[in-house]
Amino acid sequence: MGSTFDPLLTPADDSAAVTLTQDDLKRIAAYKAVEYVESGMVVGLGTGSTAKHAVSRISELLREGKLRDIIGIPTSTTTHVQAISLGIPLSDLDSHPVVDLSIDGADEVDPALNLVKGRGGSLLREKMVEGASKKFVVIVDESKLVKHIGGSGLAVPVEVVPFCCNFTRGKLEELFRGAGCKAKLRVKVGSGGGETAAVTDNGNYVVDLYLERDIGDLDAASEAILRLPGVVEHGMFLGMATTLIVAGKFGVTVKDRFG
Ligand SMILES: O=C[C@H](O)[C@H](O)[C@H](O)COP(=O)(O)O
Repeated sequence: MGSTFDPLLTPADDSAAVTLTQDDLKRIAAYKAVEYVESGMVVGLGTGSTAKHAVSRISELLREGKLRDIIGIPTSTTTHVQAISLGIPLSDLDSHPVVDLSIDGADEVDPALNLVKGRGGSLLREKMVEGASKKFVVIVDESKLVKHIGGSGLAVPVEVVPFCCNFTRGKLEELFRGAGCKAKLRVKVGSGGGETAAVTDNGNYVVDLYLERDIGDLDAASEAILRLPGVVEHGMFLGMATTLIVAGKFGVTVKDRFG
């Protein structure tokens, strides 16, 4: 693991170094990740407040002529809209089934580079695009590092079909009863204050698993979730990340899974 601050990536005013915001850290990690992008690559474009900095940076380098012939594969409609507005040429997995490199944020990262993703509801498309990638660079600020999955008090999201979603929610809660699981259907609050189920880009719902204790064997947990009829995908990204870039108050750390 190396740890450095790149002066090009930090705010112009040096005195601001001690007052970096969380968004500054996200941007620093994202810019570092874009250094891995080369002209001619098919690039998976992640979703969220960290990944959006990477998308902006790629468009900046394209405009400046420092990158050429990039094809972006967006992982959500939000990222699709951002990339289109910035003029990044886009395609999809049907036309480009092999992605050279994907860059995306995460909600949690454990020491083995296993991730939780999907707090923004984009887990399914992200898993498809990042699973098709030769390299998957994860970018986070240091607040995302956890000792074990579920360890930050945030949920592990599961995308489910709307049909009898409460039945599926109950089955998921039962599955992890030993870990003190509470499974909740994700809702959004409308302008009038009423709650409706949050709908993903794929027309599905999300059940969030709040865990009191470690769920143990992650591969076994993954298989058990995916065996439940009604489940589409879950937000544990196990063994997928090839590189982790963490920006913190004391610098940028790069960790390669195989390095
Ligand atoms: O569904 C959302 C995605 O998995 C995001 O990549 C993840 O939630 C991290 O988002 P952020 O960078 O905004 O914390």
